[in-house]
Amino acid sequence: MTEATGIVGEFLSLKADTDADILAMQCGDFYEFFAEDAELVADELDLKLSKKSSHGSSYPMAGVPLADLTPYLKALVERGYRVAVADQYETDSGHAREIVRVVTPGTLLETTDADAQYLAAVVDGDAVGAGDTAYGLAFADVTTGRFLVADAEDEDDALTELYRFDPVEVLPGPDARANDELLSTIRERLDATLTLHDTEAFAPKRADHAVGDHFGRETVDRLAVGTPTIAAAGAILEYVAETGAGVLASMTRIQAHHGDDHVTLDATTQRNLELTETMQGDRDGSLFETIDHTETSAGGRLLKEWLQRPRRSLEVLERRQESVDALASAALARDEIQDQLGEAYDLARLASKASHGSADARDLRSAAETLGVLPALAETIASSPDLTESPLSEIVDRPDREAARELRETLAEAIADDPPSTVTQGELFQRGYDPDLDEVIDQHEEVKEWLDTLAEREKGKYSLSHVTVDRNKTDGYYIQVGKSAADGVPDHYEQIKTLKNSKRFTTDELEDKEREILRLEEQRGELEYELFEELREEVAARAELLQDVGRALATVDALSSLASHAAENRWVKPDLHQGDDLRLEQGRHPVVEQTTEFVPNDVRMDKDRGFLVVTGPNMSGKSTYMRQVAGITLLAQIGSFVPAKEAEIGLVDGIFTRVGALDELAQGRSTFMVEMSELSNILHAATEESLVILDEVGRGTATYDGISIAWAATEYLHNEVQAKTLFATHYHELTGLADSLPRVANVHIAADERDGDVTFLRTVRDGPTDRSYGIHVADLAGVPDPVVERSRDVLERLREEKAIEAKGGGSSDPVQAVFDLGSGQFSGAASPDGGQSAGESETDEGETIDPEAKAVLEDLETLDVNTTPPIELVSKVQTLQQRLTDRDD
Ligand SMILES: Nc1ncnc2c1ncn2[C@@H]1O[C@H](COP(=O)(O)OP(=O)(O)OP(=O)(O)O)[C@@H](O)[C@H]1O
Repeated sequence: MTEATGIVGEFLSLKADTDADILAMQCGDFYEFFAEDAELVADELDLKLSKKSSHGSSYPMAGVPLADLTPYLKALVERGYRVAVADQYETDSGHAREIVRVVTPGTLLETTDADAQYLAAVVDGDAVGAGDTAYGLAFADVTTGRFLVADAEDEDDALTELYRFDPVEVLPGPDARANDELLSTIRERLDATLTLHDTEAFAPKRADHAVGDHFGRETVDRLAVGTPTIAAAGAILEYVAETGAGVLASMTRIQAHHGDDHVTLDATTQRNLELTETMQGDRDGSLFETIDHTETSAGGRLLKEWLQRPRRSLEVLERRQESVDALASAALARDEIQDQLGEAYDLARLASKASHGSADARDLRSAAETLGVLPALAETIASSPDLTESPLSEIVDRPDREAARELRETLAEAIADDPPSTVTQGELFQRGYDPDLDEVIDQHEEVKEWLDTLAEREKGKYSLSHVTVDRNKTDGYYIQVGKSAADGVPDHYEQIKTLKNSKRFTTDELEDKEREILRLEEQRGELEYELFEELREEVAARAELLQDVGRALATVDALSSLASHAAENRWVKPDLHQGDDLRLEQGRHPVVEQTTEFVPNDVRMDKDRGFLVVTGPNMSGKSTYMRQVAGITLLAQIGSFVPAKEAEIGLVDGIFTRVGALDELAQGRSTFMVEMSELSNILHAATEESLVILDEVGRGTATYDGISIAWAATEYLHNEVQAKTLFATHYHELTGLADSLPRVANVHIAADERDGDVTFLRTVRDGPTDRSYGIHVADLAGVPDPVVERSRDVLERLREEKAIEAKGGGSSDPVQAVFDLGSGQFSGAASPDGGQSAGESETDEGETIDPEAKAVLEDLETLDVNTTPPIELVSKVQTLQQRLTDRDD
């Protein structure tokens, strides 16, 4: 193919210069896409594809009108594409074009989603020769100006932070981008766009300069974060600047996020606890959706942030509790506060839009109204006896109230009551804002008035009926006279058009006025735009103030939401402390209680009872019980009330869960492999102060292996880690651990069995159980009757023998050795044909036995069941079994 020239050539050469996925290039009144980009865009956005010829070749082409680019851009970026936008400008010899912006998922400003939209950078310490900080992370939300940095100890820690912030776009640093595992986790589990930004931007010195220049040297030093973290922050600043989002000015503050201040919630746990979405990926049914009654999107974002980053400081939590408590008891004041918040607009987002230059007059009007919500809230709080003594008074006093009042007045006096959404056509300002503008407005209004009353005047003057005065694009201003009256128009009327039922005329005077009004409109539009830009810049310069007020409103909103939920659902204030004790009286699951007649349950854990083995039938509520403990602990650590009659909760430093893998198979890891790596993470990361929830560890493999692993993990958690642990299992053998491990206690979920019918009581009782009623559940689930019946037979036999046995293919006789779990004894295998072969010996009962089996039996005899550790015992038995199996082959 010959090289394209002309417009297509220009497009292709601009495209070659950008690493964006798609280029939108302005051609007059349209943004056009060519070649592959056109096909992709046509496909994604259902645009019509046409052809453009260039140098004998034909190229696919698609386009959107200039004014419509934003929604298309947004749709493409939300699908994960990075789109470069090239604008056209005049040159001496015609037109030229250049890329003015690259819009990416992490730099999209036009979002309508209330969620935070983080752009993240992750830097591997090795890449920047850092000392002890293994990974550095930075997170920026261009839509609100939030900028946070965090050190991470290792890759897992880095992933935990990434998961916490849930970024839409990630910039991996030079080394991190070679770490395939890290990248695939980011891509698949976070569903984030990966952008390989210029490695130079991550260079420590350059990054340090960029961060120091932007936020101030002292601030950066005070952050006390590692070199990789500064490298990540610098790369983000450079990237945001380079993509041309123009929002750097709204990033007024950099904050360090210290993992130590927060409860560790690893990626798996965040998912397992269904904090923001269910395991199936739905928002509905998540903990956040359940407790969120915020009035504003900023309040919703903050509440979500609290859930994803629960706190460890007793002081912080007790302050939040105080506010929630006060708001929960002051129902009327709370209603008033929520009504007032209903009027609030997203101030942090507005600050970014003002910095970017995309805020319109309506935005500024809303900003003024929202600034007015702060004093209104302060007043409500001050006049409520319950609230005035609470930390809420301090929260609304934190922003610079005087500066906020001034800005509000400036805006309220400036912007018209109901301004248009365009900023170039005037009518944005109130009278009295600017004397020059007032003069233009007066003249403009005068001519408008003249035009508005012209029809009436003409009617009276020339006794005409059916006269109207109007304007359109082709005819400009005209006098329209109904056909019947058209013959009676005066001589100076000049006809310009004949319509079916009327005629259109103009006059010299009307033409003069038309010229005048057009001139005045233009003048007014230009002057107002100029004044508006000044005002918008003034607002952008107050970004920090807007963010502060926004934060205060969001905090009151999030606290009121917690209070409403607590009041409406009979939640109580938990008694928080730094000790080990966890006591819940009549605790409930925060989400399940919404949809079910929930049976409350008690929980009691303390120093001497730190490990609960939870047994009970399938479907009885083991998982729910354990999740309830985790959910309640988590809620307590955001300062919320909890679903219980009474609660005493020792603060934890982390919550770790292992509850079953859903979506990892695609990543080439088996269910069991996932189960084990999650277990491994927990055993490494949990501490004495953590809460660990294990649901069915070891289920994904052969029973012996499963029991052995569960057994050993219990011992390790109990003896070494000493974390507060709840472990649900169907391996009833594990209930025996309570006899030898002092802190282990058994609880079970009761079920009632009568005449073959099982009723789930959902009540937790002390002590173990040994029934699973799995067959009952299989029956409920509609497994065919013959299978259910046969399972019952098999179960009966197994119970009689208290043994685990394997069945041979097609034969009903056991072909493998049988290990009696009850007695710890091993009984010999039956041979399918029952025949005796050479070398076999005969037992006392006249059965025959071959030499290898004899040797196995002898070895078995010497095995001391009482002193051999369980894992070793199981492994020895496996070896013996294997020898018997090999002998059969
Ligand atoms: N306390 C309770 N009150 C009312 N309903 C409950 C309660 N606990 C659990 N349930 C309901 O019982 C069902 C089974 O609960 P869950 O999944 O916790 O059982 P499980 O014992 O973990 O089951 P399995 O062993 O089969 O995994 C769920 O639908 C849950 O909503």
